[in-house]
Order: sequence, then C-alpha cells, then structure tokens
Amino acid sequence: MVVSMKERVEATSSASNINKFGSEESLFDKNFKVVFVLGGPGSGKGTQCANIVKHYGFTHLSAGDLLREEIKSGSKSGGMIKNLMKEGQIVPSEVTVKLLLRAMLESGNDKFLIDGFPRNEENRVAFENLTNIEPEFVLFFDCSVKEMERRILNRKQGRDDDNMETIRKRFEVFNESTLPVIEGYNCKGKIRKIDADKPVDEVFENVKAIFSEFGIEEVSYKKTNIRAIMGFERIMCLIKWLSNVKKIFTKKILRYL
Ligand SMILES: Nc1ncnc2c1ncn2[C@@H]1O[C@H](COP(=O)(O)OP(=O)(O)O)[C@@H](O)[C@H]1O
Ligand SMILES: Nc1ccn([C@H]2C[C@H](O)[C@@H](COP(=O)(O)OP(=O)(O)O)O2)c(=O)n1
Repeated sequence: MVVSMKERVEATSSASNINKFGSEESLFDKNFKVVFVLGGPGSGKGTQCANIVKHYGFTHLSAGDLLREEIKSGSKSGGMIKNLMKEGQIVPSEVTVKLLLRAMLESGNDKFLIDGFPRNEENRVAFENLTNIEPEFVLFFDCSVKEMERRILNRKQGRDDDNMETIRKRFEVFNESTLPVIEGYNCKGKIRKIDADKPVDEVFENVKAIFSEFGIEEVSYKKTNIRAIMGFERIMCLIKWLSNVKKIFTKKILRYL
C-alpha cells in the first residue's frame, strides 16, 4: 500500500488511529536516519544536541520540549501531560510518539536526533511498531547524580519540574524505566556511552568521534543551519511566496509601461 505524506500525518493525528496501517507496515521511508539521545535529567542532552544540529544537519526533536509545547497549545491532553511532568512521571507513549512522528514528517529532513526518548520500554515498542525504524546508534550521556542535580538547579528555565522534590522522582524514574532501555540497546551493540561530567567542549569532542565512527560527516555551517532551523517545507513555501511577490510586482510595473 502506498501511503501519502498527508495520510501519514493524519494517521498520527489521533491516538486511536495510530495503527491504522497495521504494525507490519512502516509509515516511514526506510532511509530515515535516527539517533536516540539518552541520559539522566540535566546530563546535557539538549546542550549537545544543539551542537550536533550545527555540525551535522540533524533535526533535533526533544520529546520533553514537544510535550511542553503541547501543554502551552491548550490541547485536550495538556492538563494530563502537565500533571505527569510535574510528578516526574512518563507521559503515555501514544501522546509522545504522535508528537514525534508529526514533527518528523513536518520537518522535511531525513536525519533526526530524538532527545529524551525512548524513556521506557513502552516508548521504544510504540515507536518501533509504528515506524519500523531502528536507531543508527544511541548516545548515552552518563553523568553523576551530584553533577546533574547541580546543573538542573542552576538551569533556571522556569520549569515546573526543576525543583528538588521532582528532581528526585525523575532520577528514580530514570533508574527504573530508562536504564533498562539503555541496557537493551547495549545488548544490541547500539549504545555509545559518553562521560558527561566533563566540560561541554570535551563532551562534544567525544560526540564527534562517535559520529565519525558511523561515517557521518560534518556539513557546511550555513547549509546545516538554514535547513535545521527552517525545515525543507518552509524553505519551499518561502520560495513560492517570493515568486508570487515577484509576479505581482512585474504585473504592477508592466501596467505603468
Ligand atoms: N558539560 C556540561 N558542563 C557544565 N554544564 C553543562 C554541561 N552540559 C550542559 N550543561 C548545563 O547544564 C544544564 C542542563 O543541561 P541540558 O542540556 O538542559 O540537559 P538535559 O537536556 O539533559 O536535561 C544547562 O543549564 C546546561 O547549560
Ligand atoms: N519520552 C518522554 C520524554 C519526556 N517526558 C516527560 C517526563 C520528563 O520528566 C519530562 C522532561 O523531560 P526532558 O527530556 O525535557 O528533561 P530532562 O531530561 O528530564 O531534564 O518530560 C516523557 O514523559 N516522555
């Protein structure tokens, strides 16, 4: 069955539709490149992802950011997401996977850094069943609890969950739910562990070595940035708009000739 891009987005637009095309049918092109980025809260995932975007042209999708945007959007599930995040708990996969798939399809890119996901087995299975995508590798930012605590308390982004009580719960959830996922990927030889206690630049040097191990080359800064920031579809939209503007001006000028 050939599935159009529009149908794919629609298929992810409601939780009950999520398996509309059957689990054995991939909704995605097989050549999508996905790297999962895992690590405890405050281990530096977002910081390193920003560096990777600049150097390698991946689109950064933070599961946590997408969930926070969903709360802000005032959607039906916003209240439930907000309560779970405040408690340091993991949001049901159907919500998170839907947001990730939509963002992937809308980006127009084919290389994704998926940050803070899969956070538990349920996340992993839901994503895999729907997309048939296996990550190229999984970056694991291994950081001491003391350092993660220090970083979160200094982060000051006004997040509801960056307080001592919720931080403790998030560490527990990480140990109970995320570490087993990391162990599973480790058995498959997919984990690339990085000492994340080190300064940002040193951590990034280690990240670069891993990308080079997988033959992923750095791309030119300009090209990476424009595509990562705007996305292919928005660039096309801008080009269309500019050509319309040009037509209007040409017509107006012709009228005066
Ligand atoms: N290697 C590092 N050394 C010191 N501070 C760091 C390092 N990496 C990130 N930080 C800082 O720690 C905080 C948490 O980092 P962040 O990237 O938001 O972590 P995560 O996405 O894993 O929660 C941020 O304020 C960031 O600037
Ligand atoms: N796959 C995910 C990712 C994040 N969440 C929720 C639960 C997490 O405690 C919060 C915040 O995650 P985020 O990755 O933004 O931040 P930390 O790594 O915890 O600093 O979002 C989730 O439920 N499922």
